[in-house]
Amino acid sequence: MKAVHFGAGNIGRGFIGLLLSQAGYKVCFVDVNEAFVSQLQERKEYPVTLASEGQETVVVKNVTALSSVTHAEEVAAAIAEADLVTTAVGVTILKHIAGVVAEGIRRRVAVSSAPLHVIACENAIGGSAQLKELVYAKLDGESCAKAEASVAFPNAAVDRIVPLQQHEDILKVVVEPFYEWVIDSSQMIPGYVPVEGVHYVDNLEPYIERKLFTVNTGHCSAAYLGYLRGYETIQQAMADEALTAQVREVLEETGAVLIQKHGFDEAQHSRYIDKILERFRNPALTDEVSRVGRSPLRKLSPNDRLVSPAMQAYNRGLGYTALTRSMAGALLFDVKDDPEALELQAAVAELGTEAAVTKYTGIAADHAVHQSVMKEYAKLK
Ligand SMILES: NC(=O)c1ccc[n+]([C@@H]2O[C@H](COP(=O)([O-])OP(=O)(O)OC[C@H]3O[C@@H](n4cnc5c(N)ncnc54)[C@H](O)[C@@H]3O)[C@@H](O)[C@H]2O)c1
Ligand SMILES: O=P(O)(O)OC[C@@H](O)[C@@H](O)[C@H](O)[C@H](O)CO
Repeated sequence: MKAVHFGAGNIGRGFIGLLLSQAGYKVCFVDVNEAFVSQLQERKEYPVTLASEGQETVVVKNVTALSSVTHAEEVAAAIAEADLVTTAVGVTILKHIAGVVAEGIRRRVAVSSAPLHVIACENAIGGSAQLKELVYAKLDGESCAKAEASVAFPNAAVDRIVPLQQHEDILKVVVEPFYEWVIDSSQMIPGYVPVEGVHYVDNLEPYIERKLFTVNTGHCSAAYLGYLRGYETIQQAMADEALTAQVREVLEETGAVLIQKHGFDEAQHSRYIDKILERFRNPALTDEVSRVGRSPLRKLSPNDRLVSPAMQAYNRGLGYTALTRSMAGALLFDVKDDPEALELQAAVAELGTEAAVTKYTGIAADHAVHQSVMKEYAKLK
């Protein structure tokens, strides 16, 4: 079985590539990073170390790589022959890979009706659906019609904390032991071969919302509040009890929405929150606040981890103050080498905070959630 995976970065190597290789796939990574590509081509393997007491290392074998810059032709040919295409490039990068994915699908459906699944493993609601739209916009009508019958884009949720890596071996990746990959089986082509370790569900919404609005909402809250207190890592931030209490408050707000909306058991959800806070604290990881808070405009966008649960809480008559404190924290995330943080700071300076909040969150200035963001911003500033 052959898989083409876009993004040989942290989650690509440390999670998706690892699981697919263990499930018997020959994995071809596609990346813009020439160093990753040449090392993977040459060595055809790389090590993944678990950030746990035993520090167990697994060598991921049977892999290779292509450059999305210089090997576009070969990437399209590989997609035409693959059983699975996955991505972990960042949701805002999907538009840059859509062209080559479309070309691969065009070539494939012209000669074959063998099933292909294309799965975006990004932190976003409906990531694969977004990729499908981008790909279809680049496909001719006849190929689209054929693709409808043999190519599926099931949405997915992926969870494993993989921090920035700094090792002598650039392919080495240290990951937390926990992982969860959930795929919407209702969007898959019947008769698919399950990948070992993947959880297939017929309704993804509760899973993706629970993951994004707990792990990622809590994580970015720790990052933004931690940044304001001068912490460099999530582990440092989580050692601050007052800060951890604020992160827990946020997760109680998102938890109330999730419990009401999806009928989760309250006690079980509370244990889920505890486990996540424990994962953030993992002393065997060093996870930088700058990574976890990265791309604040994406994180402040209407369907993402802060605004969506805050608006859902508002609409259900539930609390959202702690969520708006995290949103205010995002507005103050002034990390110089993060292009989105720079854009946000420039917008705040040029338009004023009130208009910048509306511009990026989509929330009108007279809305109660917007007013709460402004109130929390004044307190944090
Ligand atoms: N790291 C985590 O803990 C984690 C966990 C779950 C989900 N995710 C999600 O996975 C995705 C990737 O995150 P990451 O932490 O691995 O980031 P990363 O920066 O380590 O990896 C992204 C990779 O994509 C590559 N890339 C960029 N543009 C490309 C292009 N046009 N074609 C091919 N490759 C390209 C980059 O060179 C990089 O190697 C994000 O959506 C993130 O939200 C991350
Ligand atoms: O990748 P982002 O920027 O969407 O979010 C940063 C972290 O919260 C994220 O990468 C987590 O480590 C991951 O989602 C855990 O599963």
